[in-house]
Amino acid sequence: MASISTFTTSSFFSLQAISRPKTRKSSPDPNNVSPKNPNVNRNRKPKVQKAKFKSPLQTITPTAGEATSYNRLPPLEDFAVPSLNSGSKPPEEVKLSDANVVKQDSGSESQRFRTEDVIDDNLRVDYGRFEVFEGNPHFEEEEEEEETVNDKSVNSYNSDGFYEGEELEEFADGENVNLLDFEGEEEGVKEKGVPAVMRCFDRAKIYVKAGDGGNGVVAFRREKFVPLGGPSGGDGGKGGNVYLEVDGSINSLLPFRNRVHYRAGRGAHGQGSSMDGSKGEDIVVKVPPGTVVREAGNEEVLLELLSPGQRALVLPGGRGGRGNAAFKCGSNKVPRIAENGEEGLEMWMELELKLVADVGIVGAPNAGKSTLLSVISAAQPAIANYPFTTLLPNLGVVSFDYDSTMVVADLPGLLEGAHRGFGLGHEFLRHTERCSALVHVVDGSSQQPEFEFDAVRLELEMFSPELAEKPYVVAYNKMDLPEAYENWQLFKEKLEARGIQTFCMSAVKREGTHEVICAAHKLLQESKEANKSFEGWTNPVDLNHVADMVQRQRRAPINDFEISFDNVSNTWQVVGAGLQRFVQMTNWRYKDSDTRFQHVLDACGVNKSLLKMGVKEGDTVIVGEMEMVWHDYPESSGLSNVKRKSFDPRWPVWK
Ligand SMILES: Nc1nc2c(ncn2[C@@H]2O[C@H](COP(=O)(O)OP(=O)(O)OP(=O)(O)O)[C@@H](O)[C@H]2O)c(=O)[nH]1
Ligand SMILES: [Mg+2]
Repeated sequence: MASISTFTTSSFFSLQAISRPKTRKSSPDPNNVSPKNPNVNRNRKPKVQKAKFKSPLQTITPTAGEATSYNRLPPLEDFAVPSLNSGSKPPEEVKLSDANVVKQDSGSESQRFRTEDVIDDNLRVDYGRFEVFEGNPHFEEEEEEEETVNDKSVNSYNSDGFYEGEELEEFADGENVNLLDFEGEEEGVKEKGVPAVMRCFDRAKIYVKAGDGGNGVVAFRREKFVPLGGPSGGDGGKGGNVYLEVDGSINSLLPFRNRVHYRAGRGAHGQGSSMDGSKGEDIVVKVPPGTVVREAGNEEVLLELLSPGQRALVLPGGRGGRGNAAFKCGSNKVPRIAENGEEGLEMWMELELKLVADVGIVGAPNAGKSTLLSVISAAQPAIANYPFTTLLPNLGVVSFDYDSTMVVADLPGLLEGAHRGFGLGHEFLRHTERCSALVHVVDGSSQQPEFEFDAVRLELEMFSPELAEKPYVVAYNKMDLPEAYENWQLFKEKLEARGIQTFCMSAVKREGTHEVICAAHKLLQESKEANKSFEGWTNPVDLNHVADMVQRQRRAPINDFEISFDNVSNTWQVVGAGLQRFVQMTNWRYKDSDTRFQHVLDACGVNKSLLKMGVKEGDTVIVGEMEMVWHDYPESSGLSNVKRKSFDPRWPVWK
């Protein structure tokens, strides 16, 4: 076997990248001025975190959208009108202008959307246009635009503990709005989108990153009358955690349109005099109740956050690196070694909001769904005589005898093809998945009410068979109009022949609505009774299981690795989560780090395995992100077989 030599060709990985491989990219502009905002100097000196004196929790409270409305209880006398279902008196025709329906709230979200509708007059008259509009079907993965910063600068939080406006500057222009486009189910069917103004902000993609651990430090105690004071380098602080918390005052994912990146603070570095760094600031991302969380590109659901106050630890912060005081031992009383802090994990997450309503009102556009909601609850949804008045789901609370309530959701109208993305329905059908019962509102004055009902049923079945299995009642609406009144008997007979419970009503005159809603309430009670037996068996949900899983992966044993060989470039690749973490935490500034690294490679069996597989003098060995050269030495020489490559004066190869 031969002797050590230092490899002097260019390496694949620069050592800077090795020590912090995910540092921010520098702008191509020499002055590093942001192209979006010329006043923003991308190389500005970052602020040093003052985490020591701040609360450990950094709370983000995004401004809530107004997509849905929660309301007071309606007066009981609303239901005191004589029932249409019991009486047989033919109704008088009413003018729509006389109708006592709730006008839309001028300041509501719906109103704002309507105002924007008016700009495009065609939308109002021809809803077929929705099918023509084509959204960008491919979600453009945002390349994270990052700036070159040094280790300390990862924290960009101001003294109040809030993140400074960098992200907002980048995303406020709306170009990077991170809403997901839905996918067509069948091959060959083009994915359809709806104009951005009409989208319900019930899907978002966010980036979260736990804080990096602070670095440990090498220091020695120097004090008068204390000769040989010994090592006194403190450990780095732990990085901040990332939490998701349910906030009952938020009702949409709209806030994530303005801010996409959420980073916890990094731990402070250790200092001399055995002073450990402080912990990085945690970050709490607030989400509305009913949020489902997935890892981007993965169908598996990580979390379901349902009730206000629930908090889930998603990414734990990185461990702080140890200072040299921690390495003191009998054989080495003057250790010149300290670790880098462990990098905080990062993740792109997909958030999806599913309303938590008991009953969902579904039906074709313009059937009178919103009118029904406005009558049975104190909700004030937009109502107008054209399709797609409702662009976002509305919630209302219906009270029964002041001791039992149920939440009812009015959803945008469903068109034929909604399950493939036509119209607006597909965007919202998922909201009905959590409902226990459905109310189908059918426009009795339409030409073929039965076909209209069948078309909506078909859409539900195509979207999800489970949805179609939910119990439902049919509410035949607009009985005050003569054409609806005439068709009612026929419609009723046909549906009852199919075993479907059918009611008639005039939502605008508030007649028959009480019966409909009582029937829906009965279905809800029955479904609750049926589910009661299962509830007892469900274990309390562990909301920290994502963090536990992440920690388990991270704490993989160091001797758990795989070796592969590329015979074109004579390169051996040693891959293992434990080894990778070890390489990342090794601080190559210190000579003892090199020795320890070589020792660990020996101890965990990497060298032995390489020899067994036939490694030869001069072969390249890549461990984690570190590139080295193999040298043959006799085992008795005490010399290490692998030598690091380095061309960076800050990270010398120790001889
Ligand atoms: N005559 C009559 N008109 C009604 C009745 N119910 C609703 N309407 C009218 O039908 C039109 C549509 O009502 P909406 O409640 O907005 O219908 P929708 O199903 O919510 O419609 P989208 O939100 O567009 O899907 C409005 O002009 C209502 O005044 C009714 O019982 N009788
Ligand atoms: Mg509506």
